[in-house]
Amino acid sequence: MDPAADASAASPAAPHQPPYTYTASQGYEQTSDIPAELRIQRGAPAPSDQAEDDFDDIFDDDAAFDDEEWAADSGDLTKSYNRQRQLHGDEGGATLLRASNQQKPTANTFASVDDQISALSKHAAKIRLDSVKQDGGDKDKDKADRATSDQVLDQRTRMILLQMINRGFVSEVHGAISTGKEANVYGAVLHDNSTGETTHRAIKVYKTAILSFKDRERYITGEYRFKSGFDKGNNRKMVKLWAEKEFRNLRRIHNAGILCPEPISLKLHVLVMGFLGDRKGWAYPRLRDATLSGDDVEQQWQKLYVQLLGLMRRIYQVCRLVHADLSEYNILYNAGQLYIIDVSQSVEPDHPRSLEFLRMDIKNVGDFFRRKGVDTLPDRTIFNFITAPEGAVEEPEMTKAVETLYETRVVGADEDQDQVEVDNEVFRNQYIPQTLEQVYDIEKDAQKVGKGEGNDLVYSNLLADQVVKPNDAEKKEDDEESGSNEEDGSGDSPDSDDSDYDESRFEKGTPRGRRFEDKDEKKAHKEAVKEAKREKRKDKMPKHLKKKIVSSTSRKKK
Ligand SMILES: Nc1ncnc2c1ncn2[C@@H]1O[C@H](COP(=O)(O)OP(=O)(O)OP(=O)(O)O)[C@@H](O)[C@H]1O
Ligand SMILES: [Mg+2]
Repeated sequence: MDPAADASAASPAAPHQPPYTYTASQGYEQTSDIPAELRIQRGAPAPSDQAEDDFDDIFDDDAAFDDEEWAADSGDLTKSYNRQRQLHGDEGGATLLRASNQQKPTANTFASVDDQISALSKHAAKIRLDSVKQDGGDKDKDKADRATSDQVLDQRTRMILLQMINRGFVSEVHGAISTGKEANVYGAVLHDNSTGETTHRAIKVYKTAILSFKDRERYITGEYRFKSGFDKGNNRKMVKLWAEKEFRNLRRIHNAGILCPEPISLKLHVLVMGFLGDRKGWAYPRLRDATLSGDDVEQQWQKLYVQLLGLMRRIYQVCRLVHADLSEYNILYNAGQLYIIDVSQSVEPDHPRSLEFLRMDIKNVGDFFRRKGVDTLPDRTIFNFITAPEGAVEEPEMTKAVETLYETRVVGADEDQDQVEVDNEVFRNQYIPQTLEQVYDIEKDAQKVGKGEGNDLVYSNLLADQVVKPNDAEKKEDDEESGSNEEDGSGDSPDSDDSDYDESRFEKGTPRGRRFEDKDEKKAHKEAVKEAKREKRKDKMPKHLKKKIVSSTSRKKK
């Protein structure tokens, strides 16, 4: 017998003997005391979906996030989501596990779960939440205290963590990096015994007992990836949905080569991901807390701003996502690079409120960088830069495109600055139709576009975008996690022209930029370019309209 057997009674972290003995055709007999934290009431009524000690779905592989099924959001999501629903059963009170476990004899089900729990208990000592990184002087002591007291794990979460250890995604789980309203993020390490190497990982644990997820309904309502709906009354399911959403969004963003945590594994409300931090396990600071040093701090902030605009464009164009909670709190910073995190609420462009969320992201980003003294571009200009289907989606071309926006923009005197503010305000309050159905007077708008006034429409890019891009995106996703998106996007339309969407927007004021010292000459040049484009658009429009109609009908059929 294990000499530590005595200790096991005192500490759940000590190794346990399996508490059951298996007897043929009778199932398992309890042979010793089950540690309290592992106890399941045997013979009790089938556990309710919200019960704390209901572990079955944890061990039910069908209920696990099926990696292949959801891989890179490839193929037909609706089909795969429906398949998941069939697997899980989708009526309100029914539990996932009961739907998928129906043929299994009850005794065996319990026995097997008990058995697995016992097997996992050998890892219990590897969850060491007390090993929270204590402050090295500059960290907030109060925060560390709070982290420790806030990070008590419920039994289900503990069980999932043990399973993550058992499956080799992590070797040890450490203290909280962050404790929040909706989720805690824990540090973890993976030891590679063969190489002796240690890799840091992060585990985000969504809180299942919170109500705030219900407020987040607006992010899923209307998203076609979740069009089968969700059960608001069931916190556990809701939270699982959020974790899945974050996992899939992370995968898209990671596959697009954007710096973000690598999604590694997901089980119910627990997500294992790559760690963004140094080799000692210190997480990178949030952009909000980043301290830049050197003589050119201002320039560095400016560069970060431009970098972020490019990221937003790439996320929109390549990942087909709007972050929807982008701010200095959800971006980490290290060595001149920005890392995008916290993407559970990100939505696809065809979400009914995606452009509203994008506008909010643009405002938050602008507000932050203005506070850092950055000379920001008007919200509307950024919105168009992000949503314009033509133009590069790679660096360094995107940075060049932003530089062009600076060169050709209209600023100068202080009153113009006020004008920018007014325009920002107008833009922020402007109605943005999200679907063609919402464009109630499409004929009038089409005439406008035909007359070359298309850029007056806030959604001008959206229209072109919905016409051209969705097919593109689908193609890419069909190509499967290739991990790269080499197309630079400029090949999309035969007559694409990087400056197509920036020039004609700068009607007022004096352009800055060395290239255009002579104002009159510049003005004449712009007029000529505009005129030429107007002509071009006259021919282009009917084709666009045709495509629009075709694409809107094909989308409806889906
Ligand atoms: N992969 C990671 N590597 C390092 N640190 C991370 C990682 N993911 C998250 N963090 C840290 O945890 C914090 C919270 O993460 P995140 O923003 O994803 O959670 P959240 O949804 O905002 O949680 P809440 O809203 O409850 O605060 C981040 O600000 C960051 O400091
Ligand atoms: Mg966050």
